[in-house]
Amino acid sequence: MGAAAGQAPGSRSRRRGGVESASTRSVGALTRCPACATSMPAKMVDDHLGSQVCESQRKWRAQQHSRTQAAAWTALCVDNGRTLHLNASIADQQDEQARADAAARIAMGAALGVSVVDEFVTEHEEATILEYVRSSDLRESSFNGRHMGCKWGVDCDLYTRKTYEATRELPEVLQNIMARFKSVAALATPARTDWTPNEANAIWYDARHGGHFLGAHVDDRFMSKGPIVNLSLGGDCVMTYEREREQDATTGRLQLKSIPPELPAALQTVRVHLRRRSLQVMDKVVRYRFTHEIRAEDFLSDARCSITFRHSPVTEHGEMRPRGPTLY
Ligand SMILES: O=C(O)CCC(=O)C(=O)O
Ligand SMILES: [Fe+2]
Repeated sequence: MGAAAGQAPGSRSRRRGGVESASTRSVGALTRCPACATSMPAKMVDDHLGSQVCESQRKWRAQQHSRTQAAAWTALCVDNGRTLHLNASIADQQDEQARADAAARIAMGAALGVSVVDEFVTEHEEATILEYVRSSDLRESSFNGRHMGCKWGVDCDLYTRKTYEATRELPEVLQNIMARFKSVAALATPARTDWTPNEANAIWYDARHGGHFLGAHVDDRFMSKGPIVNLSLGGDCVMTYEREREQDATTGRLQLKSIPPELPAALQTVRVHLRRRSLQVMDKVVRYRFTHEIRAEDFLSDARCSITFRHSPVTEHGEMRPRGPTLY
């Protein structure tokens, strides 16, 4: 017979008619296994740790946790769990319920790898960077959409798959901002200690009159390591993430790329409001399983400028970065 609903496999009820049995009372102090959290007499823990029972209990609890989390996060989405809107900052919310909702969205964003820090730069810094970009050699670009652009730092050649030392150093005005990145929680995790941005590109969108936009794309998974960081200046917009599809190895059918089990399985679209002066970190699931784009109708002002920071290790002599998708 299987375990009762909500009861871990292999666990037996220790209660008979609501009264603790004599055998339970005599086994000594109970403790929780540090690996699987099952309650047991302290003297049994050493034998139990690492056993198959411990392993299956741990898996079972992780599965239960993922299911509960996915259900809670599905409730935050619209369109039957397919679309998530991320834009709420906790401080803006009027009541307790709205604050709890905003906190849950931020937690879901973090699990997806999206986090946004509003007012990351001051109005004065925004004006200084905009002035610097305006006076730089902005050129028309049709790479990933239609807009104007320029770049600094190491030189990634996406065609030869090589990254060369910088010929045009990152300007001081951007280095001052980069010095503050370690204050951002998503960039200060142990997994990110070796993330050191050495490349930045500016994109200038003349959205209303120039018909500019950012086409759906994924930043190269081999040329740049770890997160992609975007600073928004001069105007607000909404960025759209769309889950990528891949061919199933056996059926040949196109299916949604896998995402961790605690995220809603149906999730396809994530829309993120990027306010001017905010800093967005794009990492983990959205970085490797979703494309990102800014549709022409999603610019909320005439113009917007973004600065995107990446860490792109310089390739050794003769080395080439591979092409194609990779796992994270
Ligand atoms: O404009 C933005 O915020 C994003 C730019 C971007 O995705 C890129 O440069 O790869
Ligand atoms: Fe990008």
